[in-house]
Formats: sequence, structure tokens, C-alpha cells
Amino acid sequence: MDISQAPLAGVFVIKPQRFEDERGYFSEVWNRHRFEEAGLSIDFVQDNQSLSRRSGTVRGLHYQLRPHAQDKLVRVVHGRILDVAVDLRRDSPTFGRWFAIELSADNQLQLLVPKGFAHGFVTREPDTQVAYKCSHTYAPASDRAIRYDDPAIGIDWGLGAGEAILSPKDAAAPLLADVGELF
Ligand SMILES: Cc1cn([C@H]2C[C@H](O)[C@@H](COP(=O)(O)OP(=O)(O)O[C@H]3O[C@@H](C)C(=O)[C@@H](O)[C@H]3O)O2)c(=O)[nH]c1=O
Repeated sequence: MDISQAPLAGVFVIKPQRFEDERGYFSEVWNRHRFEEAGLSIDFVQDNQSLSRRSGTVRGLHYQLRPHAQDKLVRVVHGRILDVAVDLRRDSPTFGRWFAIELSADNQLQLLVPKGFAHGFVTREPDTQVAYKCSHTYAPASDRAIRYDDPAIGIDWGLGAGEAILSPKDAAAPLLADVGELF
């Protein structure tokens, strides 16, 4: 398992080892000890999975307010996504900056999105299934969204205008500048 720091402090890219044989492959997708060796002691308490039927489905940008903030460890079980983390830590030198990486069932990469970041993804194949571990349970009253296409953030989703498929909640999400309480 290779755990490497992404350009934004606190964000990590994880590549599990894959053991291939004539049956297919075996892979440890999460191992507490390996994470602790890398200095990451995270108490995951909830596993989530979502299916997005259409390519171009955008979920995000989402986060939960403290004290319900979540670390998320994201991977793709079927299909392909561009996974995005946005730094919401007001005192961070990289506040408002984003990092994105393609995660797929093929490349098996994972993204660790820590507390203090908003998270979102766009699916790049139909019937994409995303699985992620969370360090805090769902807290609906603390659940927040920021517009995926906020020009002040400027994420390149690889989509044309109007192509994103959004939930009503995400379509109505505020801009970063209009959000008072961040993480
Ligand atoms: C996130 C979540 C949702 N729900 C419910 C609420 C709602 O009725 C339904 C769908 O919720 P949403 O529309 O928020 O689902 P979705 O848009 O997939 O939200 C997710 O997006 C990605 C990007 C994340 O980072 C996640 O933390 C989460 O916010 O599922 C739970 O019961 N538990 C949960 O942990």
C-alpha cells in the first residue's frame, strides 16, 4: 500500500497493492496499521456507497460542520470518477484551492479527503459505484454544500456548460463567498 501526500496538506493518494493471479486479483483496500505507519490515525465509523447511473453526474461539493466534520477515504468499485477535494480551512495557505484525481475500478486509487475540505466528484462512466469510509456518522443538520461550479474555486470538471447532472440540493448550493460558517 503506497500512501503519498497530495499537493494540498492533509490530502493523500493511496494505491493499494494488487496481487494478480489466474482467478483475478486480491487487494487490501484499507489497513489501519498501514495508515498509522503513515501517521494517519483515523477512526472510521461509517461506510457509504453510491451508484450514479449516468456519466456526468456531479455529487458535491459537500462537507459537515464541526463537531461532525468527516475524514473520507474514497474509492471506486465500478466505473470511473474525477474526485475533488477543496480546502475550506480559512487559516490555510491553500484556502479555496482544489485537488483532483481520477479514481477508477481499474486504477484502484483512493483519495483521503480530510476534515476541513469539501468533497465532490463527477462520474466519467455510466453506472459508477463509489465507496467511501467516513470518520463521523451522517449529521443532517451539519450537512453543507457549495456550488460545484463556483468560479472563485474554478474546478475543471471536464464538462460542458449545462452537462452536469445534479441533485436539487446541489443545484441550489451557495457560492463559497456566501457561506458564513465553513467546516
Ligand atoms: C450522505 C448521507 C446521506 N444520507 C441520505 C440523505 C438523503 O436522503 C440521501 C441522499 O443524500 P445526498 O443527496 O446528500 O447524497 P450524495 O449527494 O451522494 O452525498 C454525498 O456526496 C459525496 C460527494 C460526499 O462526500 C458524501 O459525504 C455525501 O455528502 O441519503 C444518509 O442517510 N446518510 C449519509 O451519510
